[in-house]
Amino acid sequence: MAQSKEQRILEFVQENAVKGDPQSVVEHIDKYCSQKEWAMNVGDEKGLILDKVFKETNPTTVLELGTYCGYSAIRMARLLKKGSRLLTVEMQPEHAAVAKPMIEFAGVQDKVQILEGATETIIPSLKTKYEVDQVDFVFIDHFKNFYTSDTKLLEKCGLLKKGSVLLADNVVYPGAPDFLEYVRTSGHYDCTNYPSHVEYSDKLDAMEKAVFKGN
Ligand SMILES: O=C(NCCCCCn1ccnc1)c1cc(-c2ccc(F)cc2)cc(O)c1O
Ligand SMILES: [Mg+2]
Repeated sequence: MAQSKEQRILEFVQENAVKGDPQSVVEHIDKYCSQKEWAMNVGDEKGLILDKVFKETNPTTVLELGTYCGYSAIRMARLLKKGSRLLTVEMQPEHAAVAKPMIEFAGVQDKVQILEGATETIIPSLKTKYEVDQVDFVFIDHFKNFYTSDTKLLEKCGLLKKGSVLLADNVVYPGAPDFLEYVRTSGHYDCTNYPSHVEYSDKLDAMEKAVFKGN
């Protein structure tokens, strides 16, 4: 079986980054994906926005929709306070198969749990199967046409509390227009737009923060 791009990224990290050092893993993924092969990690520019919003929130329970190679999970886990946890959902087995060793190499496996499957089936099981009460921070970075339905599902399942922060990647490119429309007009969120660029590119993109105002 020929090696995938995602497997090449993992190999580059394992051979060049410092084992157990999440910052080193993040830097080496960015180095490979900016110099060798583009890949859809949130990247260094939008990653700084993620860091800033994450630190402001200081979350205890974090949910990520869309793991890919584990870049943003590792980026967030490196900032997680003791006793906190991050659950990340990945639908594509070949991506989860790379993210798992990537997260282990970074040494954050005790804080991060990869849930394999579709968000629409996993979200309703978070309270019962994964002992989640509510989530403080949700990083949304999966199929762009699922952002809105999964946001509504999080509300319906009672997983959001007053002050829960949603941060969505790619609201300009590839784009999530219906998500922007929903969070900005529903009356349930206070929204902030963070203009940026597509990872490792000069194409315009943005992230949107939506703070839940409570039911
Ligand atoms: O499609 C993206 N992400 C979803 C991947 C599949 C998620 C699977 N999954 C996980 C859980 N449930 C479903 C994405 C794409 C681009 C991009 C940018 C420019 C370009 F020319 C082409 C593409 C940039 C991103 O930052 C992205 O995030
Ligand atoms: Mg993205």
